[in-house]
Amino acid sequence: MSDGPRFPRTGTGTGTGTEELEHQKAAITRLGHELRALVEATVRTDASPDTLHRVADGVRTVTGRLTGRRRARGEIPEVDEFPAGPRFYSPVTGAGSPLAPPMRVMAADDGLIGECTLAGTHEGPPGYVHGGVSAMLLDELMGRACAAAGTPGLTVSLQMRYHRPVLLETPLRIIARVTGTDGRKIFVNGSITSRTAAPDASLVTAEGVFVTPDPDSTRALFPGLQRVMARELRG
Ligand SMILES: CCCCCCCCCCCCCC(=O)SCCNC(=O)CCNC(=O)[C@H](O)C(C)(C)COP(=O)(O)OP(=O)(O)OC[C@H]1O[C@@H](n2cnc3c(N)ncnc32)[C@H](O)[C@@H]1OP(=O)(O)O
Repeated sequence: MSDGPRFPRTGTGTGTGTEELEHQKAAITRLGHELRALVEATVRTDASPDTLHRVADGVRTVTGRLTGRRRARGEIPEVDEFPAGPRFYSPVTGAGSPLAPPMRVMAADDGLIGECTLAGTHEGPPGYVHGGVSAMLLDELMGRACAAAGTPGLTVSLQMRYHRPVLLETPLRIIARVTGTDGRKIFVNGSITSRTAAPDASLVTAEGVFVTPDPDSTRALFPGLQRVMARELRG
């Protein structure tokens, strides 16, 4: 097993009231949903230049309404359950991220399963998922599988194999499984399959090595984590 630092499997205590946090999560989720619809409409539309200019003006106005304090780099939002639980602005799973599909994550007997359907926002070759996006889905789920197993780590190596193109607008299943550890190294396998067509045939597979930073590196890399731990302890 890893000899690195241990973190809580889920976040619980917070500095903000539970009800207030739930309101915040619901609002973040709603805005994320609308933004994803906007991004998808943007990459699919053939609207006229006039319309695109008017929309750009409207979006600029809306952006100006996102006022208030801006989180500092590395600051972990109170709504997050870092590192094992939901992260609201993750580009893969974040309900609040306009970039995220977002992938839903479920526990499986021996790892994690993710489900999502990708569309124009994540297109690479016409009609198919961008290879970098497939890698991003796998990297995230494989990283989360490490954390879910109680050994959080950062990717040091991710070897991808693209067996078949991944269709857009097709429900996908992503699987990540920790296969072993060696000191601070965690070995993880992952795959992407279609949930409808030939669900047994892997379209993409990945082998990853993750490393739990030692306690000094962890403190240096993630100063925001200290505040989360303090928040947890305050309950
Ligand atoms: C605290 C954890 C945070 C958790 C975040 C959860 C987020 C979840 C979301 C997931 C988000 C998605 C995920 C993301 O996006 S993670 C973001 C992308 N990844 C990174 O930015 C990581 C960058 N790398 C580093 O910062 C350092 O390498 C770290 C700090 C990780 C280790 O530096 P450190 O100086 O401490 O370690 P070491 O150099 O002594 O090496 C230690 C061992 O590892 C072996 N090794 C090294 N490299 C490789 C390699 N390429 N193949 C095979 N093995 C390799 C090495 O030989 C040694 O083994 P041994 O000789 O002892 O046998």
